[in-house]
Amino acid sequence: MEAVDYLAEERRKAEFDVEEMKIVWAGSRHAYEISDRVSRLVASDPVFRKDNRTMLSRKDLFKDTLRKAAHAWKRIIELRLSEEEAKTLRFYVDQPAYTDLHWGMFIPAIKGQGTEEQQQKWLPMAYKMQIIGCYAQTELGHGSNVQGLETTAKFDPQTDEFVIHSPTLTSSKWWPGGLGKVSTHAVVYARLIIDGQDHGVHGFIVQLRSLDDHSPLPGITVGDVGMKFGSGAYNSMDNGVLRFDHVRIPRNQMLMRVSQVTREGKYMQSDVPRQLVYGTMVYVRQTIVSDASRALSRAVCIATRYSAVRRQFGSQNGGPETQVINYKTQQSRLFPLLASAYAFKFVGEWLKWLYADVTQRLEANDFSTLPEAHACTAGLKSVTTSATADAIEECRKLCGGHGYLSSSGLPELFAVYIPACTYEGDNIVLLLQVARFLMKTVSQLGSGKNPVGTTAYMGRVEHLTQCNCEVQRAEDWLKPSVILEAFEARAARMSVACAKSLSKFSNPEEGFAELSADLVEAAVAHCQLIIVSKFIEKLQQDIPGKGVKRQLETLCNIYALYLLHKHLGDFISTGSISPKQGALANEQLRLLYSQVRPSVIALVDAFNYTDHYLGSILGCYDGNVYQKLYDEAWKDPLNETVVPDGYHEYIRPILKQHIRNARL
Ligand SMILES: CCCCCCCCCCCCCCCCC/C=C/C(=O)SCCNC(=O)CCNC(=O)[C@H](O)C(C)(C)COP(=O)(O)OP(=O)(O)OC[C@H]1O[C@@H](n2cnc3c(N)ncnc32)[C@H](O)[C@@H]1OP(=O)(O)O
Ligand SMILES: Cc1cc2nc3c(=O)[nH]c(=O)nc-3n(C[C@H](O)[C@H](O)[C@H](O)COP(=O)(O)OP(=O)(O)OC[C@H]3O[C@@H](n4cnc5c(N)ncnc54)[C@H](O)[C@@H]3O)c2cc1C
Repeated sequence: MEAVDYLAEERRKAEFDVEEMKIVWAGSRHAYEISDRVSRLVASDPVFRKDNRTMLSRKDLFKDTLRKAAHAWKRIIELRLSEEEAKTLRFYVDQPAYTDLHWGMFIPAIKGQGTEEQQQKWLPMAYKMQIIGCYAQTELGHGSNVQGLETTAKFDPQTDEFVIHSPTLTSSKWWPGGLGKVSTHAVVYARLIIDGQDHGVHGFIVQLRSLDDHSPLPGITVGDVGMKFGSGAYNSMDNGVLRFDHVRIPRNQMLMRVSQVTREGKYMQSDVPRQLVYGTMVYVRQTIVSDASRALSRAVCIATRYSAVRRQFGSQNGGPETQVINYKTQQSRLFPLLASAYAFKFVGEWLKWLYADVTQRLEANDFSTLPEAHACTAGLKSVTTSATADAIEECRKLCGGHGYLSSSGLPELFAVYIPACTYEGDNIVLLLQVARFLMKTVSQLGSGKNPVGTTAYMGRVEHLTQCNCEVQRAEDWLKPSVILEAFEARAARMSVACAKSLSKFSNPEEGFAELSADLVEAAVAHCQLIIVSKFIEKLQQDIPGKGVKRQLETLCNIYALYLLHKHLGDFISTGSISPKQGALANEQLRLLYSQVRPSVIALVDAFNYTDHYLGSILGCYDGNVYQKLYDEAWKDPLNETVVPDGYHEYIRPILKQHIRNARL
């Protein structure tokens, strides 16, 4: 059999309706149709070509990005694309650009923190891209600690203006995407100072560059922070540095939904909580969870297809060797990642719902669910991005030597993805926020205030800290109620143990710092419980299509039992399960790998990714890996000449010297 036939053969083995699974993956038939149409549109447009991206110099890459962003905008207008279609187009163009920050942070910041009047003034210009904005919060000296930002905004009552200033080197804005070379405006986070009194960090709309010739306005020093990790990758983005030298802006450019400064210089706070100043980050963290499932599914699609094509060892009587996907070690590394991609997809959908719900409530001045929305977005952003970054690297290793080639698509995917563990909040810092939320929840148990939402299980803490797992045989681990209880018991016991340890400290903040490593683990356990429970909830829905629900049940079980196996120490040390039950879970996991094996190629086909989007020879749909790798090698600039440039200067003299020495 030729390499090109391997995947066709695999596709014949699928035990479910792939077309129906594509709809489940996309979220709805409508979303599927948009995704399918827009992905083809992008793939067939030569401007969106990206196969040469890692070879471009920084300047050429940046210009290519500007060209793509301008072309994308032109197509959005020409084709009158809806917001959903435009976002899908951005996703398939697959090149980070200043537009991400304009649409993804600048506009949401004005929508979330601006008054009606401010929104009416700024949003129409921003929607038409007559101005381009970024989100300038982080500074050279402070990122995680937002309250530690140093940029100042002093109110000048004489002129009714704020004076924006960078008082120190460390107060230079540093990192904002789109700032370096493109943005005309920014939402700048600065300390509000009125009459010498510091009112903390607030957002201000500041114009940075002239709308006529793009030069920086007086008092503004702005540029790019320089090359980042990897070739291609996030270097398409102009992450910037910015300093202010007493730049004046009108008073009405402070975002005033949360608090206001009057003409007389009086500081006033609305009823809305001050944490709404952080609202844009909550919004973006939510989108990052869905992005994790995209990046992960892309890496998994590449590694799965290649693992079915690649053969090593095991030839019998001159027959074909074994497909590496049939090695149990390959399966135990790869199939949990496939299951995780589906798990992150569904928890991302749920988080989108949660975010829409909290937004609606906020509009009606109901702030009750904000702490949970913050904890869920922070925690799930952290857990899904960390897992995805690790998984992309694992997929590279699953592809052996060829995974290290740029043409596998995996090195660039890794390089572009890993900052997600840092931006929008360092993952550990965010897990500590979840831990604070959990400790607060535990401390309120018994006060008559029942925990709700994702912490509702804490309401059964007495049962969960005492219950015994009922598993006696491996197949008992297939019961959703058994899985859920084990995850709830682990999470509840870890949180309660932390709370008990914390209570021994006279100074709670000192205790929190001392126990922070344990607290992070408790937060991870809580977030993993959310992901598992949302997968189980998804399966309670009516899911049409032959065999579709069954495959998803298998994936859900794989995801849960893989986590259980990986964190066996937590489950056993908390007494949530016994060592014997842990061994039975592993036995069941092995059976599940065999069960899903015939369908794995179809399960990655269900992502419906074009070869253009995958950007990987190893992951191409037809599986013609070897011919394509061979052809691609010859396209490398090094192969433009047979004898390399530099031969006469640097190789020949060494060879000659060798010959001379040999003669001596
Ligand atoms: C061509 C067309 C294209 C069209 C389409 C294009 C679409 C594109 C979409 C793309 C999407 C975007 C791409 C994303 C690219 C990424 C770019 C990256 C951007 C950034 O990184 S921006 C900077 C992010 N920075 C951070 O995340 C900083 C992290 N730090 C913090 O968040 C906080 O400082 C903190 C939470 C760690 C601590 O804050 P603080 O000290 O003030 O808080 P306390 O610990 O004291 O807590 C006080 C109470 O406040 C609560 N809290 C904290 N944060 C929040 C929050 N966000 N919401 C609600 N509540 C919050 C705490 O829980 C405390 O509560 P308590 O009850 O008092 O305990
Ligand atoms: C590619 C990229 C794009 C970005 N885009 C933007 C943007 O558009 N706009 C913007 O404003 N910012 C942006 N940022 C900045 C980003 O949000 C910050 O880098 C991020 O929030 C982390 O903050 P930091 O760099 O200060 O890390 P630090 O907080 O300095 O982290 C360093 C280490 O200290 C640890 N640490 C810090 N605090 C604690 C603590 N309390 N307890 C325990 N450990 C701790 C962290 O876990 C980490 O290991 C971007 C960053 C990157 C990499």
